[in-house]
Amino acid sequence: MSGWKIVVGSDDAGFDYKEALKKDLENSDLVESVVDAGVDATGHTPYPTIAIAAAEMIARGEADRALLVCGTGLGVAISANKVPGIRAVTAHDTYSVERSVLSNNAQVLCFGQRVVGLELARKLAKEWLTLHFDESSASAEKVAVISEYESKVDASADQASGSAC
Ligand SMILES: O=C(CO)[C@H](O)COP(=O)(O)O
Repeated sequence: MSGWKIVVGSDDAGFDYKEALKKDLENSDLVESVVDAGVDATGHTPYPTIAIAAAEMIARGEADRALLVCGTGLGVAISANKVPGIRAVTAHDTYSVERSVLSNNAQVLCFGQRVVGLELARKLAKEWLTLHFDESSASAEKVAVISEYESKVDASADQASGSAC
């Protein structure tokens, strides 16, 4: 299997961790490419802008996964989850990171720079790269319920915009 295509992103509160994690990803044999959605060292782009841009890359098939950092890891997860098809989680322990992939098929992992130690974040990100969702697992039909709901919402939005014309 070829390596992961990963997009990283943060706001200014998550910048230092994003840079450290990006280096680790770039040095990993499990990673094919890393794209940086920002911010840069002097950037003050708000976290939703960065998280949505990163999640949209996954939705368009340009990246497999995203690793996002803000102060808490919460805002980037909320924002990424607004992009249809994206399942983003904030997780700061090994079991939750594992289940985010194996139970939830989450493509986006979010950390809070003000919450978790850097070495733990680096270890969690390393473990995350080894995890793969099993489409034949019992979890798959539960994740499908989320996707079905999302499709229904999309369809009624399309219908509503059609009937408004
Ligand atoms: O943690 C954040 C959002 O969840 C962000 O880094 C800081 O947001 P703020 O507290 O609104 O400045």
